[in-house]
Amino acid sequence: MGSVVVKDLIKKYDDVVALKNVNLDIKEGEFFALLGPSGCGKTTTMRCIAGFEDPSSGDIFIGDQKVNHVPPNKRNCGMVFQSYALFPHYNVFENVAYSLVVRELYNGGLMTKIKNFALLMSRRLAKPSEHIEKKVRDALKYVELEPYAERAVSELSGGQQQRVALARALVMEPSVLLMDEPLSNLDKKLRNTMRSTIRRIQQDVGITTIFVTHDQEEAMSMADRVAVMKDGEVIQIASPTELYSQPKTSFVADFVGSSNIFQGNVKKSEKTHTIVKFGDIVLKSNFNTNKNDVNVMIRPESIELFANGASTDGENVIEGEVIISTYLGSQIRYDVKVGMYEFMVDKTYEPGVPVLESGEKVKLKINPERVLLI
Ligand SMILES: Nc1ncnc2c1ncn2[C@@H]1O[C@H](COP(=O)(O)OP(=O)(O)OP(=O)(O)O)[C@@H](O)[C@H]1O
Repeated sequence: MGSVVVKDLIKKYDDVVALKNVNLDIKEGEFFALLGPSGCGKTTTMRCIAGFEDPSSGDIFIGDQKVNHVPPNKRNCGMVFQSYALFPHYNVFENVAYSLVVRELYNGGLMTKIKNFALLMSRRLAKPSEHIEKKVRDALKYVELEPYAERAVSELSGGQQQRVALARALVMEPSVLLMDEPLSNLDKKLRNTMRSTIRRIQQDVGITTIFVTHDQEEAMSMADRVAVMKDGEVIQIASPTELYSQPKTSFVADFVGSSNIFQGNVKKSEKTHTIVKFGDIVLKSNFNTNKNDVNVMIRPESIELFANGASTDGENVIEGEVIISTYLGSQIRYDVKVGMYEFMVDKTYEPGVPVLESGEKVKLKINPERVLLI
């Protein structure tokens, strides 16, 4: 059983409260991301689950077992770190086989002969049992490194080294895989490839995976569910789509994708809609609220943009002026000034359609469905 439950977890380091009251309920087979800015407590949460840190209070369950007092090597967690932590003097096969050989020696009662450990290890690694040989070859096949089995790890690229680290964790058949910023040492292109590799392997193996990252794109593209953390607390747990479309706080809205967020006042509140005002701008939202002061959130791609002169009917049409346009490949980001406010607006780039220039007058139209109140 590979479910993980974290209950009322508090972790203090003297005066520093790293985790205030973290609760997680991670299902078996789920790919779960811990996302948040530097220092929010992601690694501490992970280290408590792995058993490298003792909680100040609270409980941790892996499967049905409460593991608070279970040592790390008995928790059946595989770990992959940002630094690959491979053995430089062993080749790819030997790195992946290492822990299996240690376990075999330990179970055979041979680990007591510590004096001969290095010799024993190198012999067993050079001529592993059939059972270990098969497991390692299978793990290398998973990460598509079978042809590299005999290669020195120093002769591998960063992405390949990270795949060795992944194979080394998987070969032990852990019930939970813990990954702490595993892709942050890789360049952007390789990171994207590795994201799909990890996701594919995770789905094939069906292993419960907890993935720590500060990169929202990474979390959103890989995880089934994401916990957004801030200052030692979990702010929201949701699927990537829910997190994006229904952020609970402006922190989440801002951290997960870009958003226009304005402090507004509620002018009228009905069951079906709300009228909000900020500065001279009045907008209709199809959400209701019982508050007087709200944060009005609108995603840049939810705003339609029309050149001045275009006829635009309907609700929520406001006039502004382009401050700057930025070409982003498939999209153009327009910063548009409306009174004292600036709106970010994303428009799909269409070849042949001229990009609007700074100073051009435009109209913005915002569907009330897309005006969130948080
Ligand atoms: N051993 C320690 N002693 C004292 N404070 C610590 C220790 N480990 C972590 N902290 C503090 O706990 C808080 C959470 O740290 P943690 O490493 O979990 O954050 P993080 O979200 O993983 O950050 P990053 O993305 O930078 O790795 C931080 O304020 C950090 O300074």
